[in-house]
Amino acid sequence: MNRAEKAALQLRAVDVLRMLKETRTYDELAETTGLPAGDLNRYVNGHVLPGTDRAREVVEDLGREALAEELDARIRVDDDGYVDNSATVFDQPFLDLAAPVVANGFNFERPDVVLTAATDGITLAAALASYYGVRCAYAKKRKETAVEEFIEARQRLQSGIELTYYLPASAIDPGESVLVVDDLIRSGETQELLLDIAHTADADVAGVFALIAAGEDGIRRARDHTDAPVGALTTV
Ligand SMILES: O=P(O)(O)OC[C@H]1O[C@H](OP(=O)(O)OP(=O)(O)O)[C@H](O)[C@@H]1O
Ligand SMILES: Nc1ncnc2[nH]cnc12
Repeated sequence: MNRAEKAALQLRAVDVLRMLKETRTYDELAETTGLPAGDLNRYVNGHVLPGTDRAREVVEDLGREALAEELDARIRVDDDGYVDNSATVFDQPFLDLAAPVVANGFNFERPDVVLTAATDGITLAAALASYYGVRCAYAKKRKETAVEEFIEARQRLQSGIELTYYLPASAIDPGESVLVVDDLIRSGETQELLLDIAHTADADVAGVFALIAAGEDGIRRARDHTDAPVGALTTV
């Protein structure tokens, strides 16, 4: 790890600790993290940065668990198992905080493009793209005007309805690496279409990530279609 990467990791750890501190006293934060309350106070106030090992623990392990808890508190599941996650996908600062935890906690290689499907995946994809400093692209269910060339992926859903997603062909170059993300994965049909698009673009897949898995089917289906890491922050 070079100096800049080390500093970035340390600052990310401070961000995670500040997020946790919002709803905790220092004693409670000490209990959650296993770190001394005095050290935590200095980190949160920005007087001292946590060392690399502590920072990694906070970002990768603790951060992931804390974010999953925060996510669970924000989502509502109705009687039919459908998820209302507006409180998450409308909260860009929360997603910005989630991005480094996701990037470090799921072993994704840094991609060239973060790809999602309109609409609800867009804010998460933007947060991750911004974290990596790479492009964000989203496929849509209709062709955008004035774009001449598209990559398209079509599938007949279990319901019998045909679903097509279109991505401007210029969004991904051959040989680039693509991280497929979405707010939610259930059947995995959407992710499969996005993986098809990456395949048609001759791109490599860096991974598949969803904030929420509604059941295990979608994750399994994505794993059947790529050897790259596949994961979700929480399962309902
Ligand atoms: O794993 P699947 O069964 O494919 O379901 C997951 C997809 O469903 C939702 O999008 P939706 O199609 O409702 O479009 P929206 O984002 O515009 O609401 C969600 O944002 C995912 O993209
Ligand atoms: N909000 C949602 N909850 C569960 N499954 C879904 N599939 C598509 N949207 C969904």
